[in-house]
Amino acid sequence: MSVKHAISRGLELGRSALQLGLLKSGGRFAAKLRADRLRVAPSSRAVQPQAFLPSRYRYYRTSLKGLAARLQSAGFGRRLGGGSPRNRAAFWAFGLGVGLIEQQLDDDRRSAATCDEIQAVFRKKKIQSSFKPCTSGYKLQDYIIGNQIGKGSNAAVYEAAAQLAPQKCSPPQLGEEEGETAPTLRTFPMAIKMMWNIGAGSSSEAIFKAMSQELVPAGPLALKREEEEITLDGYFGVLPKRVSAHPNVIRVSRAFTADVPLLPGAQEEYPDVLPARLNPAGLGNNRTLFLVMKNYPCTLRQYLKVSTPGHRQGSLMVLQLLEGVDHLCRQGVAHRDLKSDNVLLEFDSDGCPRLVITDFGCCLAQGDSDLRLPFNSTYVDKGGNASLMAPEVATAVPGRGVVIDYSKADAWAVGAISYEIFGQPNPFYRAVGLQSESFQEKQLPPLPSGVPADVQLVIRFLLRRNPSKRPSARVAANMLHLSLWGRKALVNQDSVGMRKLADWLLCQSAVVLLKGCGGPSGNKVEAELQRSFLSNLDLEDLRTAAGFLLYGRAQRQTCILSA
Ligand SMILES: Nc1ncnc2c1ncn2[C@@H]1O[C@H](COP(=O)(O)OP(=O)(O)OP(=O)(O)O)[C@@H](O)[C@H]1O
Repeated sequence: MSVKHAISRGLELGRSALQLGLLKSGGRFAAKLRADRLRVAPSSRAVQPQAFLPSRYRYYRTSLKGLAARLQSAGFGRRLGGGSPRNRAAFWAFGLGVGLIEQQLDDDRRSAATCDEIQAVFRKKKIQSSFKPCTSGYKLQDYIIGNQIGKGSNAAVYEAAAQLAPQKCSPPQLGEEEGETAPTLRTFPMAIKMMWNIGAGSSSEAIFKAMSQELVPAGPLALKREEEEITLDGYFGVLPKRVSAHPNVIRVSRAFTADVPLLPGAQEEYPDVLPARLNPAGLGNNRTLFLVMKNYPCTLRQYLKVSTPGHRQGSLMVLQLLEGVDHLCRQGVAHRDLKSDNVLLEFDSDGCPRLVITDFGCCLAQGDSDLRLPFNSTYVDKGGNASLMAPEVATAVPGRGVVIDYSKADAWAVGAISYEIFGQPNPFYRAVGLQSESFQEKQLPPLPSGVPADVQLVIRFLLRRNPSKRPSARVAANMLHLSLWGRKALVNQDSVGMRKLADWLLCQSAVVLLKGCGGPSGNKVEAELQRSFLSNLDLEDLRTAAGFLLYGRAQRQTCILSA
């Protein structure tokens, strides 16, 4: 369906739904939609628009009003008004200018209020996962463990299912609406990650402390109450925070410590990390941390080895990574080890890949949510994955007062991974050989010509060396949202008119809400992305995204004309 069609259909549906009173959760929102379209005053229950006016504009407005008043009281107007036609025109133009700015401010205020109301509506809607963890599952004996499904440098991952105790712990099911599920995933819907414990000690406290970053994506019921208390009491201030659920971030449903068992392939594949009890030459501790998650069919890297997504699908995949990164940033977490092996993948009912960021072992998650890390010695860990380290991280030299700002580092890595998504070698891996600390932006290889121009633009911007010229994950995601679904809102604009954008947002919200009423389709990747966008709306971020797009398009136009 074209955007135009979608919008007009959305409006049409919105109108009938409003009449029928179908938009339950959007009661107030519906009134707002109507009020805004008909330009009537919003309901008295609505939050005072003044509260939404950004401080910058409040300042301009006050200054302009003050200036006008001062000019008037000084008799400037009378003198000008009574003077030459040229002066009269100048004064008239000044008044018009103030009027126009007032109108612009009014538009902005209305748009900000619209954003806020839309955000409130979509924030209320909880993420519904089709993965239902069992109600117990805090012991290794609660699980049947199958084959190994993966291995990294810190852990081995096995497929798993709940031991049968149907009334208490029925095996988690994938929702019927999900795409075709492979038989092995039906038998083993869970994955258990067994960390390798060398040197952390064997007490639960010590293990939780040493491997605390792995708990960042753990859900609220992941730890048994006593262990939750250990993590809070024993290491308050040391243990990192936990992030809330998001469709593009892995959810750890259980985390517990247990004695290391002898699992399939252990003696052959990782004998050195086994405890002496299982291998006399092994260096591992007797106990370790286990993390229970949903079992995903493959990693992004595995998927890309066998298929190249189409351009639209590829754009949706990049967008999902940006949404996941933005969610982490907002909660004060930098992943620091983003690569295609650390992204898991499944399919929605349309066959569209859903991406999930996993493996938080290297993340930065400081108690105060600060994404800046003091870098005063070489002992400070900069994070994993040197090839995909953002330039500002890779080039940092330790010293007094040096701080590494990670707030846009993951976004840079998404830019690099995007090449893989569009069927190209990652420019920062050996085959191409660029180094993140020394590359020049003009050395970046071109993306395939079929990749939409706006998407190419986003990737270029993400890979900017200078983080202050690089969009944040949120702004880059907004650029893709605008490009995928809001093209009309930006057409023929040389400046970013908010009214058009606000109208588009209202249409988009109506469409998404109505789609959500339609049942299973609500779990599709596109719908999730749109909900994520609407629940994180911020006027300034949106304006910046539109600005980046328009700037990039203008640059492109200039290049074409001068070629
Ligand atoms: N939930 C899961 N479902 C399916 N496969 C998984 C899951 N979690 C991990 N894997 C597989 O196991 C591999 C290793 O997992 P993971 O990256 O978490 O281990 P790690 O030792 O922490 O890795 P690294 O070497 O990056 O530190 C992954 O690359 C993937 O192939």
